[in-house]
Amino acid sequence: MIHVGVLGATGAVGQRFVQLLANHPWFTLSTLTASDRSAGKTYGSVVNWRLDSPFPESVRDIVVSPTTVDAVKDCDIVFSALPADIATTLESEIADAGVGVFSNASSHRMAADVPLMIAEVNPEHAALIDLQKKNHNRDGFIVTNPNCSTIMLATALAPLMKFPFTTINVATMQAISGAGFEGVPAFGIYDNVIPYIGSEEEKMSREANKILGTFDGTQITGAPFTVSASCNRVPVIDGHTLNIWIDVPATPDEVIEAFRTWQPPFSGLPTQPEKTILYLPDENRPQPRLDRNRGNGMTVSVGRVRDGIRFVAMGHNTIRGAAGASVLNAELLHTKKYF
Ligand SMILES: NC(=O)C1=CN([C@@H]2O[C@H](COP(=O)(O)OP(=O)(O)OC[C@H]3O[C@@H](n4cnc5c(N)ncnc54)[C@H](OP(=O)(O)O)[C@@H]3O)[C@@H](O)[C@H]2O)C=CC1
Ligand SMILES: N[C@@H](CC(=O)OP(=O)(O)O)C(=O)O
Repeated sequence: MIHVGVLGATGAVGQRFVQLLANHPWFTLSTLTASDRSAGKTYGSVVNWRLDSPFPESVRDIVVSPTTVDAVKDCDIVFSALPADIATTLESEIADAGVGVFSNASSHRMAADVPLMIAEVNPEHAALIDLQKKNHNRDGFIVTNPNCSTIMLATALAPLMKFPFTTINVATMQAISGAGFEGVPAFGIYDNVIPYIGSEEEKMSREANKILGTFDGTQITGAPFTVSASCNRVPVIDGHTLNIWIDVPATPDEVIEAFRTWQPPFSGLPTQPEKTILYLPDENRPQPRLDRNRGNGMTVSVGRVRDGIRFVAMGHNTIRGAAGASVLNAELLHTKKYF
């Protein structure tokens, strides 16, 4: 039995983790942590369940632990949905204590010995764990998820890496759940678009370079392209939509064919969708409300491929862009015997 914990289990990403792990075939959800406001009380009594799926009864009576190393030392792995300022020190201490950490926080993403992984796109980066263990003299490890918009971008670019290109322009329309439950007040977003998301544009650029970079077994050389991003918050609950412009020497039909034929290097993991990338031919798709739950929220839908090349990519930000991607990373690393 593999015992897993969720750090920050009451938040937008934490609740997604609980939803995905409550009946997981391999992992047993045994520890839930949150802030001191919630610790010591049952999960059912403190969580304000906001997902559109029934509350999983199996977790109702779990007593929420404080977010400390001690609380998770008996877990085999933990999934972190902590604010980055808390995650920085704590995730390192947990890894030092011998526990594997699968983190959604941005704190360690760009560290040279930390995998920044999208399971289907750059699974080979997992080998950085061996280097990390040696560098830090630790038995545990940290594996990170990219930023939620970056996951959609890098996944959609994976099939196009066979074409030479140097510049990507992208404009995002990001859901309000991306800012966490308390992140965007209704008065700020209703009937509105907010053309700024702090640090998001910088993250999209540097993280995409790392994910799609070349890995020689010990270090990653960033991919040779620049990303110019423009990020916007829109009144959508879940699902980040990206308009992407990429100057590739290919026709729209060749790009569509690349999307249609691209295959991840493995299949059959519990959280893996049948299709990581789904090309939608209708001229008005993908749309967040209609397409975000494809592949149980794990599929990145692409469409509107036009001359330029211009296209649209969209995925569920708290599943494909956060908790689901992290659980899939853990499933893959379990098959590779990292824990
Ligand atoms: N939302 C998204 O789409 C994505 C989010 N992320 C990242 O995931 C992480 C979580 O984000 P999100 O779920 O949106 O955030 P939320 O604000 O919704 O949730 C934060 C969680 O952390 C807990 N927490 C807050 N302060 C502390 C503290 N001082 N000590 C311990 N626990 C604390 C909260 O517990 P309590 O309820 O008790 O306050 C809650 O469980 C962030 O690092 C974010 O950047 C990454 C990709 C996508
Ligand atoms: N900033 C993203 C979500 C997020 O938390 O990203 P990061 O983990 O990179 O801070 C959004 O608002 O949609």
